Order: sequence, then C-alpha cells, then structure tokens
Amino acid sequence: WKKYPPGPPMLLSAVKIVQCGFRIHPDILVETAKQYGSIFTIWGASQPLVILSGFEAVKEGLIKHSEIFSGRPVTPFYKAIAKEKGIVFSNGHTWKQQRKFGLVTLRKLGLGKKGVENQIQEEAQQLVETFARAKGQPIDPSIPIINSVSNVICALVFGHRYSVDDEEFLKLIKAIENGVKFGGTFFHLLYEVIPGIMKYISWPYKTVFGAADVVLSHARKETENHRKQPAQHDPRDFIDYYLLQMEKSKNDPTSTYDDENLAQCISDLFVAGTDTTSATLQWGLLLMMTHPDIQEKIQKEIEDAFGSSQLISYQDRKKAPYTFATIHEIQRFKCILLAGNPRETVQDVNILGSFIPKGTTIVPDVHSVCYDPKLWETPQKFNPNHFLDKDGQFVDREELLLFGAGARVCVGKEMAKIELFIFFTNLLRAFTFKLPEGVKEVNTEPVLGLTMPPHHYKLCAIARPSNS
Ligand code: HEM
Repeated sequence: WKKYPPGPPMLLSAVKIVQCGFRIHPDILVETAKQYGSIFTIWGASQPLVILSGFEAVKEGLIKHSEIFSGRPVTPFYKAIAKEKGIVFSNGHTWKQQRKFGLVTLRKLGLGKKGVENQIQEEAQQLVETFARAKGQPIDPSIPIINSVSNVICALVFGHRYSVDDEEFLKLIKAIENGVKFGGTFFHLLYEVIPGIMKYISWPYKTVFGAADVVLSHARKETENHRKQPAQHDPRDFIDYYLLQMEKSKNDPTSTYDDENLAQCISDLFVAGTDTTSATLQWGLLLMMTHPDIQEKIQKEIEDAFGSSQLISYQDRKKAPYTFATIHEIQRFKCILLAGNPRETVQDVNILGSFIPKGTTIVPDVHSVCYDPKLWETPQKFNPNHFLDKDGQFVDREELLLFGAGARVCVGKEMAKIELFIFFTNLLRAFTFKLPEGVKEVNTEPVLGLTMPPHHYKLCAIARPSNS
C-alpha cells in the first residue's frame, strides 16, 4: 500500500463524485483543498488522484519538476482509444519523438510566421461572411466557429479546408463532440474500473469508439491520398512531412514513425486544436453579449487601431491592449478545462513537503488558479483589467495556465493565441453581438466534460455601420 498525500476517505470521495453526476466538479476540488491543503489525494474510478491546487503547487509540479511530472496516465479507456500512440496519450520514447516532430513540423509549416497567419485571416473572413448571411437573425454560432477553427488545422495537416456544409466535415465534428462529451461520464468511469465491461454491455461504448474510428479512418484516407501524390522534395502539409520522415528513418531501429503513430498524431492535432479554441471563442461572444460596455470599448479600440478594412495580424496585438487583455480574461473567467489535463509522475518525488510515489496520476487544478482570490482582484467577475497595468498596457500573467506548463505544455499554444486574436478582432470589427429579441438571459454555466464549452445559445450578429 503506497503512501499518498492526505485527502478525504475513499468512500467520501466516491459519494462526492456520485453527487455531482459522476464528474469531479471544479468547486469540489477547491472546497477539498481548504480542508487538506494544496496537495491532496482523492480516490477516482480505479486509482488515487493527487490534486495540485493553487498556483504554487501547480507551478512546483509542472514547471519546477517538469521532467518528473511529464508522464501521461494512460487509463484502460484511453489505452483502448489511442493505443499509446501519437502525442497526447503516449509516453517515453514514442511521446518524445512524436512531440518533437509535431512541434518542429508545425513551426516549419508556419507556426508564428506568416503561413498559418494567412490561413487564419482567411478563415476569419469566411466566418464573418457566414455570420453576415444570417442578416442579424438569431443563429447558433457553434458550428460556424468549429468549422473555421478546425479548417485551420485541416489546412496545416491535410492541405485543404472544408466548407461548412460538407457531409464528411460534419461527420468529423460530430465525432469530436461525441468523444469529448463521453469523458468523465458514468459509463466512462465504469470502463476504467471494469475494462472488460464491453463484453456485457456494448451500447454505451458504440458511439465513442465509433467516433474515434471516424477520425482515425479519415486520417488514414488522407494519408493514402498523399501517398498517391507524393511530395518528393517540397512537402505541402503535416502528412507530407511525416511520410518523408518515415522514409528517411526506415532503417533506424529506434524510429517510431509509422502509419499508426501518424494517424493518432493527426487525430490529436485535430481534436486538441478544434475543441479548445472553438469553446473559447464561443464563450468570448457570449460574454460580449452579457457585457455590452466591454464589447463597445473593444470595438472602439479596434476601429481606432485598424479602421474598417486593414488586415489584422497577430503583431498588431500591441495596438489593441484592451482587446488582447479581454481575450486572456475570457480564458481565465471561463476556464474551459475541467481541472487540467492529467499527468503521471515518472519517479518518486517530494514537493512542498508532500511525498508522491512514481506512477501516481496528477491533476493540476488549473481551475483553482483561475479563481484564486490571492491572485486576481475580482476573481468572480469578468474583468479585463486583470491583464492591464495602470497605464492600460497589456500584462502577461504566468498564473494563466490554460495551456498547461512544462514538458507537456500545449503543442498548439502559439497557434491558438494567434487564432483567438485574429478571429475575435475580425468578428468584433464586423458585428455587434446581441441576444435575440425577447431573450433576457443566457445560460452562463458550462457543459461539464473534458473541455467545458457553453451550452448551445443563439446570438444576433448585427452588422456595424462601416461593415453593412
Ligand atoms: C485555446 C486553445 C487551446 C487550449 C486551451 C489548449 C490547452 C491544452 C492543455 C491544457 C494541454 C495539456 C498540457 C499539459 O499536459 O500540461 C494541451 C496539450 C496539447 N495540445 Fe492544446 N490547447 C489549445 C489549442 C491547441 C491547438 C490549436 C493544438 C494543435 C495545433 C493543440 C494541440 C495540443 C497537443 C498535441 C497536446 C498534447 C501535448 C503533449 O501531451 O505533449 N492544442 N493543450
């Protein structure tokens, strides 16, 4: 029996989890930290989970002991889904090789440079046109936003984009939604405890395994199409680079470049890159409707800085500090991570006086950091000033850990930041977002899941005078 940091007894943990619908509600973790301190243990479905609560504990683990906390727990369910391939659900040599390749290749394809930025600007323009077609009538913004965001990834990975009503694309989006929604549900936890459960009841798992299959099959189909038209010396996209790498390292016994890792990498980039960025943008527009004063201030800043037609680039964020601060505040205030992506210790470690054994699942509670009254002036209030200094200049705060930190920090962090800025500024330059007539309130509670988007809502995108 290994020794873990203190925490509520196993039965109490289980009762709390059942009480909140088989999901660990972020508030419960904050409450538990008040009793047991910033590093405590709760008992999850089949194993102890050590929670790092508050900035000091998360930083100590993820940044100071970056290598020791660099493992990813691969539970029975995720093992069945991803087979320890790709980047998100792999470990050791495979993870190191695939992650490094992913980072280097995304950079080559224009991450932080002009390449990806042009693609994002084009997608932002398409999104503005889609909203404009509704002519101010109520629309659900989720599908158009997901379409535009995932098209940025599609262009990088597959070399082409999809139109918003493409059947194949809609199937992929549905698959992502089904996969993300399944995380943390009762049947998910049941699988973690009894991995053989599918032999007895298969129906709850058909949708989620089917969803994973839709994305992987699509990845394989795209790969085959690339093989038929090889890139030779001038790779066009992620798949081209990967196929060239496979060829280069075919005689290297340590190589992990193969078809299975490629398909899983594609799925990782596609799922991780779509769901997160689009949920943040959906929250952003919702918060603009509920905070018209902030919306107006942003519109004035954008108008003064860029007029009605100048192409907006990420570099321009310096001319729009209030807007950039608001984007960061959207991320803090509507923290889309249930807690933080779980990690695993790869050796025994002592942090802040607590001993944590090798192989322990770690949950860095990013949520607790986002609402910590010691860090933020008005933690429960949407307040862009959290990211501004007294002269109104943007202040980057290391306490915003939405992309994780340390050895496994988000691979798409820079790309996501560019996307959020360019999509958000283009939309707010073109429209004023309002609730449909007669609607007085909108649900501001998140949908609990692996990521936490808002519930579906409708908005009216009213064209601004210079854009009508
Ligand atoms: C607002 C948008 C995004 C947010 C909030 C976000 C957040 C995160 C977080 C919290 C992690 C886990 C890091 C950790 O374990 O500490 C992660 C990992 C990852 N993200 Fe993102 N992400 C975003 C966008 C993207 C995009 C656009 C891509 C793809 C281009 C991407 C690809 C990945 C990958 C591949 C990993 C796995 C890294 C690893 O395990 O080594 N993400 N992301």
